[in-house]
Amino acid sequence: MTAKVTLTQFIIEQQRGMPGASGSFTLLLNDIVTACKKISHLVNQGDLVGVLGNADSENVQGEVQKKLDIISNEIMVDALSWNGHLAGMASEEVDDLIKIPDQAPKGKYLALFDPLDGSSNIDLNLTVGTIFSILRCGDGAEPDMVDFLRKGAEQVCAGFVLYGPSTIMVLTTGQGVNGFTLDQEVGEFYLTHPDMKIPADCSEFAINMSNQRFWEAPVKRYVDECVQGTEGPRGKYFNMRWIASLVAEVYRILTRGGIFMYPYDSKDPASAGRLRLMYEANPMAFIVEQAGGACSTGRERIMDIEPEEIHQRVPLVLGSKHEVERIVAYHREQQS
Ligand SMILES: O=P(O)(O)OC[C@H]1O[C@](O)(COP(=O)(O)O)[C@@H](O)[C@@H]1O
Ligand SMILES: [Mg+2]
Ligand SMILES: [Mg+2]
Repeated sequence: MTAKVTLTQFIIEQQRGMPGASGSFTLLLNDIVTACKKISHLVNQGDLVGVLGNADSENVQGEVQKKLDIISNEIMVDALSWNGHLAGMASEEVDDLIKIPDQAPKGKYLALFDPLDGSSNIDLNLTVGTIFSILRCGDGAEPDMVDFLRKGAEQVCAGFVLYGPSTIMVLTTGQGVNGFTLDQEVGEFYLTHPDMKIPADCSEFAINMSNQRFWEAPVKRYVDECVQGTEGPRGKYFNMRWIASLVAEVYRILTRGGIFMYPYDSKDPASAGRLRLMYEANPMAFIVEQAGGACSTGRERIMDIEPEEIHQRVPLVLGSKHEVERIVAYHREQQS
């Protein structure tokens, strides 16, 4: 029987020998873990503590906020503001950059997060999650927007926590992807999914089919071919899934492969897509690529995008490498 490895032990081991490692990153991650344990408990308590349902407010994305969108955001901000590891934060639920209180010590990292992902599922008792991305920032200086608007390739860490039947954290610091399950009894995350890998090929796609009439031709072609199955040009059966929680879709793909698409569609021509580059696409791209998968807009690698706005949206195609490459090829063919 091998000893169970805790998340903290795992990170300390990974950081050992890292040049310039001061322990600040490990402690920052610990603060994120503490916040997610609190959110996990509240999600689990649900109606018992009155946290379900809509809040009567809208976020900068123009979406009606759920009570738990706001509460999760407050828990993250509170857990990350005082311990001196951050220089600043940005959240999907907050219009402007979030400053570290003047009286709090400042650190050398920036945290960007989607405090509650899959919000439309929260009242349905379906899996939701928290997504986070960590960037490095000059020591102690008050960061401004340019410090946050950095390519996904500059992330030093990305992760998400699933609040489902189990609470699971999936994490990368650029040395592969590992999954940890929360033992609710002792309140500790243990390594349960070491070195997660996405198979290059798959036969399962995920897309919101109700948007089909608004899709561009390359996406229509790809999905049509999957749906035609063994009778079509792909010559094999494809299954379909749509959970409406990005965290759950990515976890499924990390577990058994697959392709997830929230492509550009003309439903709202002014919007480049549904999902947010800084809080959703970039952290998921880092994780998926570290697990051997690929992540694109259909035309461009997500992690190469130069961000222009902190809340910008992008088309998102991620998962099994060969399927993402096929969709990118269909977009290229359409342009030629
Ligand atoms: O409502 P749709 O079109 O099915 O979209 C579902 C997508 O929207 C999201 O819920 C957006 O995230 P938020 O819940 O954080 O706003 C994703 O998790 C999910 O993939
Ligand atoms: Mg989200
Ligand atoms: Mg959200």
